[in-house]
Amino acid sequence: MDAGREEGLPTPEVWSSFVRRLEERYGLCEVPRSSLLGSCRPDFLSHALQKRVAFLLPSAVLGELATTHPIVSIASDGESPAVAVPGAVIAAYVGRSLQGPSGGVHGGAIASILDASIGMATNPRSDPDGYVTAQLVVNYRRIVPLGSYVVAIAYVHDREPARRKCYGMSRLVDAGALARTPSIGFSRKPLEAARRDATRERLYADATALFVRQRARRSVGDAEASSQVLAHATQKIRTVRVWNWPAAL
Ligand SMILES: CCCCCCCC(=O)SCCNC(=O)CCNC(=O)[C@H](O)C(C)(C)COP(=O)(O)OP(=O)(O)OC[C@H]1O[C@@H](n2cnc3c(N)ncnc32)[C@H](O)[C@@H]1OP(=O)(O)O
Repeated sequence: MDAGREEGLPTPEVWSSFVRRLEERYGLCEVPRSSLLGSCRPDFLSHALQKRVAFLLPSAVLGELATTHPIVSIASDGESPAVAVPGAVIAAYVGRSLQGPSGGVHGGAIASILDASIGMATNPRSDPDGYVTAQLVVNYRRIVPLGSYVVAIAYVHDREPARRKCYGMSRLVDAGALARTPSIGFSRKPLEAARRDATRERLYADATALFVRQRARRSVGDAEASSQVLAHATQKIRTVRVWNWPAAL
C-alpha cells in the first residue's frame, strides 16, 4: 500500500471502472480533481475527499472550455441533441477520514458535497461574480457507510434573475452498485427520473438550497487569478463528453 494511502481506498482501476459506469449512465465526463473546481476550492471538500474525487461538470462549462481550449474535445452520444441542463454531478469516494460521530460519514462532509453540487449547477462556470450559498437545508436519510461511493445529482429548479436568486436541489445516492457491476443494464434517463430514482438508488441525503448572486463584483485581481486557474485546469483535461440528459428543465 502506498505511503499515506488511506486503508480501503479504491484502487485506481476500481475508481476508473466506477467513473466509466457513471459516464455510461449519465453521459458525463470526468475532470481531474485538481482541475477547475478543485483548484477553486482548496477547502474541506477538496482535501477531505482524498484522491478519488471526480468532478463532473455541466455542459455549459465544458462547452466554454472546448471553445477556448482545443485540448478539450466534446462528443455527443448521437442519440439526443446536446442540452445544457442546468445540473451537475459529483462522484466521490468517502473514506475513513470522514468518519463522524454516527460511525458513518460525517454530516458536514455530506453537506459539503451536496452544497458543491448545487453550486456547480447554479454557476454556469466558475464565475468570480457568481452565486454563493445563502441557505442550505440537508435531510439526512440514511447513515453513509465509510468506504462508500456516492453520487450527488444536482439541478436548478428555479431562477429569479431580477432578485438574484437561484434555487437548486441535490440528491446524494449510493453508487456502490455502479462501482461493482461490470456492466449496467439501464439506459440514460430523463432528469425527472434521475430526481426520484428511489427504487434503484439508495438515497442517503438530499438538500435544497438558495443561491444568491453576489451584489458586488470581484476585483480585477481576482478575475485574473480565476483565469489562471482555468488555464491551469484545462491543461489537465484530457477527454470530455457532453453531458446531455435528454430533458431540459
Ligand atoms: C463552480 C463552483 C461552485 C461552488 C459553490 C460554492 C458554494 C459555497 O460554498 S459559497 C460559501 C458559503 N456562502 C457564503 O459565504 C455566502 C455568505 N453570504 C453572503 O455573501 C450574502 O449574505 C449573500 C450574497 C448570500 C446575500 O447578501 P445580499 O447581497 O446583501 O443579499 P440581499 O440583497 O439582502 O438579498 C437578496 C435576496 O436573497 C434573499 N436572501 C439572502 N440571504 C438569504 C438567506 N440566508 N435565506 C433566505 N433568503 C435570503 C433576500 O431575502 C433577498 O430576497 P428578495 O429579493 O426576494 O427580497
